[in-house]
Amino acid sequence: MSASDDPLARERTHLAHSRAALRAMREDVEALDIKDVTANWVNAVVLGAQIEERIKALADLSHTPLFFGRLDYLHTTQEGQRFYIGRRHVHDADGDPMVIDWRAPVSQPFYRASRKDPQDVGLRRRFGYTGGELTAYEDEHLSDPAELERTSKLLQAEIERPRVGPMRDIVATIQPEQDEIVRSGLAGTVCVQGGPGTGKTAVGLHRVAYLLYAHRERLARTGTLVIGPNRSFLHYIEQVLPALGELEVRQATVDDLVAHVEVRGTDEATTAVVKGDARMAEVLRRAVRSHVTLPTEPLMVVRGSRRWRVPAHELEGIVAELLDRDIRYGAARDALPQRIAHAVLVRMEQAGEAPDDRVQDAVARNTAVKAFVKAVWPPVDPAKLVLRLLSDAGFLAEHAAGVLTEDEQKLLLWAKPARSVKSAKWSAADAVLIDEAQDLVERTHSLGHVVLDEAQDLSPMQYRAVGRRCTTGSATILGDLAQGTTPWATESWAQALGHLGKPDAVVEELTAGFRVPREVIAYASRLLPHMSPGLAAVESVRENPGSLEIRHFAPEELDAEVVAACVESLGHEGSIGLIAADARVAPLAEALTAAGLAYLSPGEETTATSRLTLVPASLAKGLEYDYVVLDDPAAVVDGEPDERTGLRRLYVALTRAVSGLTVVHSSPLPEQLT
Ligand SMILES: Nc1ncnc2c1ncn2[C@@H]1O[C@H](COP(=O)(O)OP(=O)(O)OP(=O)(O)O)[C@@H](O)[C@H]1O
Repeated sequence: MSASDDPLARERTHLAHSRAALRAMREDVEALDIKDVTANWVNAVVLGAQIEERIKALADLSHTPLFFGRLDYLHTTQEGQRFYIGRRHVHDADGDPMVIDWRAPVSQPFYRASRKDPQDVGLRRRFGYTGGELTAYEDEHLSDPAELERTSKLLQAEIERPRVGPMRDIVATIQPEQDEIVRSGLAGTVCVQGGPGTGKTAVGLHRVAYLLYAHRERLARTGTLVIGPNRSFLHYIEQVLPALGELEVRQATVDDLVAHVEVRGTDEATTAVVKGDARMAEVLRRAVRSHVTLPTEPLMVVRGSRRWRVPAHELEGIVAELLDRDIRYGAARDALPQRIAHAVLVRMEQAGEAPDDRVQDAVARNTAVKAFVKAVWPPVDPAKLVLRLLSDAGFLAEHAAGVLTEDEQKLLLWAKPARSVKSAKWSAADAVLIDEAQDLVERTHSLGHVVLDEAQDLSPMQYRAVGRRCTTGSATILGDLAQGTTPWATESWAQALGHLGKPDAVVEELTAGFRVPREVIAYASRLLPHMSPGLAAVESVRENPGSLEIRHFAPEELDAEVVAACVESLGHEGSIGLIAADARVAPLAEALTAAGLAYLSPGEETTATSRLTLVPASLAKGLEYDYVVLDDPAAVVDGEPDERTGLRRLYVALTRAVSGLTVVHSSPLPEQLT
């Protein structure tokens, strides 16, 4: 067969031409001479940096396919008929497209078209790669009634591919129900409920990439943010967006967002629950506003030889009106001098003067006016305010009356009042309170789009902190109610969305599981009725049934047998996670070291030579490993303050495996599992 008859050879030729075109695009940028167009060195530096970015973005990553699919439409449109779909747009010297960005509208049917709704697609072709080499293709003729529906082998192979290294993008295999979420509009907030491994994180990250493509300029101005539960999780996902060509998305934990003070303390669960309760917002609002005192004395402003008197009742009216208005404490404080100056100006006019704006500004800056504002509407330092609430029982009682019970107030008060903001042992929940107070004083900057992952674990006050970072933008909220492991974990998405200030968000559900094999998810799902009744179990789409083994040993044998299970798992391809109750991590670390087994911590990148990670159960959320060895489930449950949280923690640990799970225990298994 000659190259021209062999479809694979033809596709390889197109790949080679596309690579050459991409190289030419890069060379064009590299050859740009900016000397003549930049008037000064600042511009030159800025432009130079932009060019560097562009060159980086045009790099041809040899191990990632330049395109992974092809669509042949039945009809030719202005844009053409045949499209190769890839991670980025590539065009030839004439500007004609060689590869179309997966986010472009013409690419959408690659993900959505079906036999039922072919969307004018005659042929959908998927490509298989080995390294950067195009090695296979698979066709679907969606409009041909004679062709039988088959599950795609390439898709299946991609889903079953062993995991090594950080999280990967899924552009080649986004599923229709996932694509609906990925491509939903910028204006709306979407909340995704989905069991373990249903692709929530993947979908959230691809949605950001999509939105950045569809609304590039707007989001470049307003900014985007991805919020994850902890550093190791953020490390795990940090390369997905850059792989999709998006380098500008900030990633943070909620703690990072509210880092107004250094957090060195922790709270008892009961205290943290009160601090995280939405009623705290009302307590803080009252406390902030309590700084305003209604004036009882007239104000005298001297200008030149004249004195102007504003009577107390008029001043009171001005202050009361500002208090009534829905503006921030600080903004009202900034407005107050001008309001008073206006009252003075009215008097000047009544006396026959003709003062202009400059006079009004001068009056607003008058020493007497300044002194008045300072006395009536003093500046509020958010951290000092929270410090006082947590230290001063009288002050707290004054503002919490009718909002918090006396017992709740007692829980809030520090046993030893702190002396200063610096020396106080702030907890994570305190920092959130300070953030709320900060927002009462000065409006928090709102971003264009925020993705919140593992959202089920946030307290109402944390939801508020996230919500104020997207008041004028939208959000993607991702989570699984069954994986809520904080004492304040949300019971329903309606509640969470209310606290976020996005009550109208659409709640979508994902039920197809891409991570956990059937047998393993069935085992883990035994816990569901005991900890999250009403939630449906995930349906695994993996063909590989996976392996599940439960091994029981005497307590003195446990550590050695866990190590043995790790060694056995290392015999397979891919990553290995040894998950254990936090309290068991130290002894297991010792056992691994004694056995000469090197291991990583969560978030450290697994490589072909370093594939074993020792994971405390508290950090397992959101992560995945090809093979998981789970140490003593009962210890995982016992590590939590109550049984429900313990079972949920165990559920998270049981659902991290992609190919196999080995449970090694000496204590009896929790009865809900048996
Ligand atoms: N359409 C898809 N094609 C291929 N792989 C997919 C697809 N969707 C999800 N995956 C893979 O399934 C795994 C689980 O996805 P992800 O971590 O996004 O799930 P999750 O719902 O966030 O899980 P958890 O609830 O445990 O945090 C990942 O390896 C992801 O790449």
